[in-house]
Amino acid sequence: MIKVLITGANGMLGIAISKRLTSVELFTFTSKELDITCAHKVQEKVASLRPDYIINCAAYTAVDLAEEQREKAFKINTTAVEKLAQIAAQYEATLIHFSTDYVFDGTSNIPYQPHDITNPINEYGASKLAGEKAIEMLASKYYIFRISWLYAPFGKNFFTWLTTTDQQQLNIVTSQVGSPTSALSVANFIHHVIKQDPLQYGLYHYVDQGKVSWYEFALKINELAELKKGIHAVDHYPTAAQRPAYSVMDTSKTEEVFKYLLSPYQIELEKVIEGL
Ligand SMILES: NC(=O)C1=CN([C@@H]2O[C@H](COP(=O)(O)OP(=O)(O)OC[C@H]3O[C@@H](n4cnc5c(N)ncnc54)[C@H](OP(=O)(O)O)[C@@H]3O)[C@@H](O)[C@H]2O)C=CC1
Ligand SMILES: Cc1cn([C@H]2C[C@H](O)[C@@H](COP(=O)(O)OP(=O)(O)O[C@H]3O[C@@H](C)C(=O)[C@@H](O)[C@H]3O)O2)c(=O)[nH]c1=O
Repeated sequence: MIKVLITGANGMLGIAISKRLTSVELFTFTSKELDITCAHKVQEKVASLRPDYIINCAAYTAVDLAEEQREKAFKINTTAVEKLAQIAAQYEATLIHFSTDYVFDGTSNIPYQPHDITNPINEYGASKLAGEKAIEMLASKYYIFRISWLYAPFGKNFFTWLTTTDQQQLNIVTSQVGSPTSALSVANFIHHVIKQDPLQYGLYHYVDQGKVSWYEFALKINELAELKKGIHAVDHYPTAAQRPAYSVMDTSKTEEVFKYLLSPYQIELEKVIEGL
């Protein structure tokens, strides 16, 4: 049976993937059980369990806080990932890692390709980009999937915030456009990757299909979840970190290589709401 080790198993994506993977021997570790910044602990686990795949769901994801906690963000998203890549290579495990649309500066107006020039405009994006580069340099068998605007019915994300806040009137930005992506959709895809691994290692984009502003996404959630909130469009919402104005990513390489049809974001959102 295929052996899979998951780090950051208590995060939004960690939970979704751990639940979805079936017919594999699964070893899941929360941040408390395995801190990825402790390289010797990671090495010990990998040496004893000898996983075929290491799925790294551990990350520093607080975009605004990263502006003041730069060092911490880089320690988790870059330095620890660098070690993980070395350990994966040493024990011949395939490393599956996730990156972000925030590696782009958002000045494009057509979907970004995986090979397009990156230029992060916040510290979180910079730390994730440096993590990508470390993997590309050090790992031999790896998949990096850039995903975006991740949400799930659990965890801290835009969807759970909107569906649980007591505020009835919300001002939401129109000035950022991207592709909201369900963590459950990513988990289904990762299951597919592991079951039918094409062995074509590299950098890919995985997002649910479609492009919306946060405002349009909020309207859609409001409608489908029947929240009956007042959602108001604003040009600007003050935040510590700058965010790309446009971060839609092209997924055709992923669909081709993995022979996988990606679905529209509205369909994935409906599934999440039905499951509530
Ligand atoms: N959320 C999003 O919108 C997007 C996320 N991504 C990427 O997807 C991946 C998963 O993100 P997501 O699930 O949303 O993130 P979460 O913040 O929900 O989960 C991250 C997990 O990592 C854990 N963690 C943090 N530091 C360490 C550490 N040193 N050792 C081990 N575990 C640690 C956290 O534990 P604890 O809570 O205890 O700190 C948490 O459980 C990340 O690589 C992220 O960059 C990409 C695009 C969009
Ligand atoms: C709370 C709030 C936020 N906003 C804006 C702020 C921001 O521009 C936008 C989204 O805010 P959030 O903080 O939810 O999302 P953010 O943390 O920017 O989400 C990002 O997380 C990281 C981890 C990623 O990798 C990205 O792909 C992306 O998903 O919504 C409003 O317009 N109105 C509001 O009331």
